[in-house]
Amino acid sequence: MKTGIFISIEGPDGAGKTSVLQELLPRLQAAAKVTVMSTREPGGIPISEKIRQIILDPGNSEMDKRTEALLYAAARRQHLVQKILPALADGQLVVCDRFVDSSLAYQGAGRRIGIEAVAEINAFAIEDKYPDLTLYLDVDSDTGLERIRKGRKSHELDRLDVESPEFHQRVRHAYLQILADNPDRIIRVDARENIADVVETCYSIIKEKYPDLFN
Ligand SMILES: Nc1ncnc2c1ncn2[C@@H]1O[C@H](COP(=O)(O)OP(=O)(O)OP(=O)(O)O)[C@@H](O)[C@H]1O
Ligand SMILES: Cc1cn([C@H]2C[C@H](O)[C@@H](COP(=O)(O)O)O2)c(=O)[nH]c1=O
Repeated sequence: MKTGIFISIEGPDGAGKTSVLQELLPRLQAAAKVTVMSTREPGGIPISEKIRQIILDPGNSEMDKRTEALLYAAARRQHLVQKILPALADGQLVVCDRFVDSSLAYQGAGRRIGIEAVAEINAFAIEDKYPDLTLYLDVDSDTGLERIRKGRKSHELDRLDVESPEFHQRVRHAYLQILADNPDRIIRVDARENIADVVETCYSIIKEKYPDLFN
């Protein structure tokens, strides 16, 4: 059976994950010998996109934090079995905007459920299918939130964007802890650089780690 490569892109809100992926994807598609596809969490497939709408709706202010954690894990489970695993079985390179580390950082630390407890419910969802490589776009939460506020109109802010600065600081610190705990899987990229440089760095890391993928 073919085995593809699974890469996740992580980081606090406003780190630039979506912008970077938009430029990185065509470069990877042009240079790689295999099919390259991108997807995102929460979402990526219709069922999980519906769950995304429920989670991020600013009107759902009464949502319990454990309900939130379970909904992210449920969306992830369906996305994994319906889209990511079949693509990997087909030998593709899958690049995912956020995956399980987001739950560890946001629900584990941001919501203060605890990283271990959130890892446990996600173990049920992902059955140990961690990414092969995670690019962690690191930016301090003030810079990230400032970018979000400049780039989006207030009615476009979701339920997580409008959390307190302290919530976003806990998220960033948790990411740094997860990075320190997983040095073989996660690589830090300085996301304060301009977008073109961040894209270049991400591209070089992937090329260096998987030279056989490229022509
Ligand atoms: N390196 C950068 N320098 C300056 N501005 C940036 C950079 N990267 C992204 N931006 C801007 O910051 C805003 C948020 O970017 P983007 O949506 O890509 O971040 P994100 O990490 O995907 O955020 P979120 O997780 O909240 O969706 C956009 O307006 C984008 O143009
Ligand atoms: C996967 C995942 C995401 N989140 C948060 C992080 C963001 O604030 C939103 C997703 O929006 P984006 O535009 O795709 O960045 O959801 C989370 O809290 N837990 C998760 O597992």
